[in-house]
Amino acid sequence: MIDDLDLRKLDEREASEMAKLLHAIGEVGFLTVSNTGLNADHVRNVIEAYRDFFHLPDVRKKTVDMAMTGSNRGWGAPRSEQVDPKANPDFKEVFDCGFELPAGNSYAGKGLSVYAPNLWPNNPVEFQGIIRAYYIDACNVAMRVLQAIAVALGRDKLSFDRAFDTPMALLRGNYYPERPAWAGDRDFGIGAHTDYGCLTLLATDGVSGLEVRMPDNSWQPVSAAPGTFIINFGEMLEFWTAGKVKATEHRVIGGTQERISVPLFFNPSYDTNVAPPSSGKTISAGDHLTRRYNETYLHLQAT
Ligand SMILES: O=C(O)CCC(=O)C(=O)O
Ligand SMILES: [Fe+2]
Repeated sequence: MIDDLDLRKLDEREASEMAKLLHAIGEVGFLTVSNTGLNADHVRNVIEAYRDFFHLPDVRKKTVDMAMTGSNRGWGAPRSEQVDPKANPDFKEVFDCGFELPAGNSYAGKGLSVYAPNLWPNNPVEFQGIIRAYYIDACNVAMRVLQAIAVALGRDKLSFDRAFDTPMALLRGNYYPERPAWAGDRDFGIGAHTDYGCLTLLATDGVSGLEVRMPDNSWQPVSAAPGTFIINFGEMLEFWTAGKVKATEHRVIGGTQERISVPLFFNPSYDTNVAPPSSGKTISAGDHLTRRYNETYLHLQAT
């Protein structure tokens, strides 16, 4: 079962809601959340901005094609990413944007691809403003959820906050066209994978398609209308909590209706050590994320 949580109750640390949170993070690794303060109309507006962009002709999208760059900012064409090495590259398209390093930030000028500058299309004209505003709103919601998780795990409320002062957070629009007629067993909207970072906050247009690997190995559909969010956890948070938070596999096969989803991948600052506490080990968040990007985006793969 995928638990449904109320963020306002989590903010207030209501005991029964915190118990549900602890169950969701440790058993299934997926939950849905409502009452975030981000309302349905706001999220619909964001999704429609992505839809307008994805419906542009390819020649226009190519002006911001990430394949021209050494990073993942801008448009990713169909079959430009392969999240599951056993499957074919995904048939989805994406648009990725990330954290904008303030001038004078200690990571500035180091050429780290996880902090690469964003690539914005000239059209639709409102696109950049809508997406940048949502990036900030979504990061704030993600941080509130992580604070509740810190408390649920018996850590200091702000123990994660310090690691997110220069977040490698990535906001993505996923566009799944209707599943192509040529698609076979090894073709997916997005193949089975676990996310790489800490927490993923996912908005969708309400069309179903996401499936989650349950503890009994079955695939369970999960959906959320705009205004409700799906949350799951990535590899870094699983390391960092010594497995108390599960990074759960998920996929989208794709169906007869086009679908848009908007994940915020909330990743900590580059130099964060996400190894299990007191393990004596070091796992650099920046190294892990860079390696996972290089493995999955075809234009970043070593030739
Ligand atoms: O489209 C979805 O529902 C999931 C997308 C996803 O898993 C991802 O972008 O990592
Ligand atoms: Fe994912």
